[in-house]
Amino acid sequence: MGFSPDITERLARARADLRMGVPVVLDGGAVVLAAETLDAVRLAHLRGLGGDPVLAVTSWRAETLKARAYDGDIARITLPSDVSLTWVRSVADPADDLRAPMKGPLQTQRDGPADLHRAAIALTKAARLLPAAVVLPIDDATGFAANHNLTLVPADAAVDDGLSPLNPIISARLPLEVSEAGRLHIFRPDDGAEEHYAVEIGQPDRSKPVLSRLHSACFTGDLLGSLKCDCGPQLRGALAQMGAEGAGVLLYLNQEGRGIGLANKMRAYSLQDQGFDTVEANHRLGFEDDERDFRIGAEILKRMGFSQARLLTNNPAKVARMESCGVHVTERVPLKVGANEHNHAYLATKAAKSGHLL
Ligand SMILES: Nc1nc2c(ncn2[C@@H]2O[C@H](COP(=O)(O)OP(=O)(O)OP(=O)(O)O)[C@@H](O)[C@H]2O)c(=O)[nH]1
Ligand SMILES: [Zn+2]
Repeated sequence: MGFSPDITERLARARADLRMGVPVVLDGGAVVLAAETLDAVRLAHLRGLGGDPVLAVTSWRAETLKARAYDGDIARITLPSDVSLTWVRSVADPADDLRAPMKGPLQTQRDGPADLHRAAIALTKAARLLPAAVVLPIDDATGFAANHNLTLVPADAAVDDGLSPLNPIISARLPLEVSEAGRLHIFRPDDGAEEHYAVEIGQPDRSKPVLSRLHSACFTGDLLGSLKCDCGPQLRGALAQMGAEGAGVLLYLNQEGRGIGLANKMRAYSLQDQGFDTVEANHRLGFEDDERDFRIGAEILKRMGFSQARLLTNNPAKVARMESCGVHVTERVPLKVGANEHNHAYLATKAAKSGHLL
């Protein structure tokens, strides 16, 4: 191999390519373009290649579009022969669903395997783009990638659900308002994805359950003081409790928007302005209601030497995921701060649909 990128590194390249609008090639025999970043020049080129391209979307998006999802979790929508960029965008992006509801009837494919399409959607999600991809089957994937200087990735690696190893990079003293004995640790995954942080307060005893919080990044709540959610007060409340007890670990996981990225979260907010709740908005975009990977939090805690936690959360799913990843949660410590008139419906929806405890 020498200097050549391995599969994990090629996948990281593929995500970056899709974000820029550059196609990628799946070695099972398909060229993939993210619907969100597709441009007119590449769409024209794709049409010139002939063949039978489809727009792959998730079954959530298909449901909103009233398109049949024959492949279970995804649907393969046939591209019209005169397909335009506007058509691709409007099928992939729910922004104008209410203003321009008549997209259909949409034809979906039911014959043949959908593995490559599933891999294409996984790549767009991992790239934090809208989960929709134009997929064109091709015969000679290796030759096609070489001719066009495109990144070639194995389709099965794109859907592989393994957790990338997280490497501790550096930690340094960080005196905080809540405690002068603060320390910030940086963890970097092998797969080129986002780094995650651990804020250690005091010197927690590794042989006892540590007061901890798995906090998912929320730029709007944590930094801007948004009233649409309760993240900012939860972040500060958790740190304050750790400061008061003199010990704790807050994991700051860069899984913005429950794992869909900030741009998609803002798309969800725009849909919420149209009357959809937080769960419905995710679904209309084509996402699950929660796309986070809590194994990351468990892994970091274990790497830091902890096997038991007192977890600050109102979300029983977090407790269950920690347990299944080998961190014993001896106590769930409620974190009820930050309710206001703007986030009342948001918190009620999380309780009614996502199992949060009020
Ligand atoms: N997709 C989406 N994400 C949101 C929305 N509002 C907040 N978020 C994100 O939701 C996440 C909130 O994470 P947490 O507070 O750690 O988790 P939680 O599931 O609410 O559980 P708790 O531990 O009880 O707070 C953050 O990543 C926010 O960016 C929304 O309306 N849509
Ligand atoms: Zn928030």
